[in-house]
Amino acid sequence: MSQAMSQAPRTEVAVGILLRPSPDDGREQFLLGTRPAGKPYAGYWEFPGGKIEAGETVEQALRREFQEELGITIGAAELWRTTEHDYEHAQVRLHWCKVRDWSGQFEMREGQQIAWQSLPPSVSPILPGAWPVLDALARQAAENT
Ligand SMILES: Nc1nc2c([nH]c(=O)n2[C@H]2C[C@H](O)[C@@H](COP(=O)(O)OP(=O)(O)OP(=O)(O)O)O2)c(=O)[nH]1
Repeated sequence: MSQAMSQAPRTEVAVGILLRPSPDDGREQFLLGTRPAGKPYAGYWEFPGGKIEAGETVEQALRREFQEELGITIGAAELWRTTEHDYEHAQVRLHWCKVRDWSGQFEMREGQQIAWQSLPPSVSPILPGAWPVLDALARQAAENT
């Protein structure tokens, strides 16, 4: 069977768009981090998140991933949209949530770098599966101005 016809289930992923007002001009900023060494696309910038484990909701997975990767405890996570992306290593379905409340201090527990970004992002390269949502954020920002 060709790969395109295979019925392998998609990997479900919870991704967080952590939002804060910029300390400089109040414009909305979002957090990106680098993918740790040893993973596919190591060093690429991505939104924090990871695979949803059996029995978890998107919000539970996100809360666990933020704790594991960044040491912060998130408040409400609002599901914003869902996208799909096909990589050589996996076919993923990404559940994107906006998060505006959290507590705790950032600790880069996987040795990753983090950066608060505004549009267009200044870091690169960015994981291909994150591009559609950056476009969507840019469209939304344009509508709100
Ligand atoms: N976290 C995150 N993952 C993304 C983004 N865009 C995108 O295509 N992905 C993909 C890359 C991976 O195939 C998948 C996330 O899986 P992962 O391997 O990083 O997750 P994980 O931390 O649970 O990994 P693992 O160590 O348990 O295997 O989603 C994004 O912006 N953020």
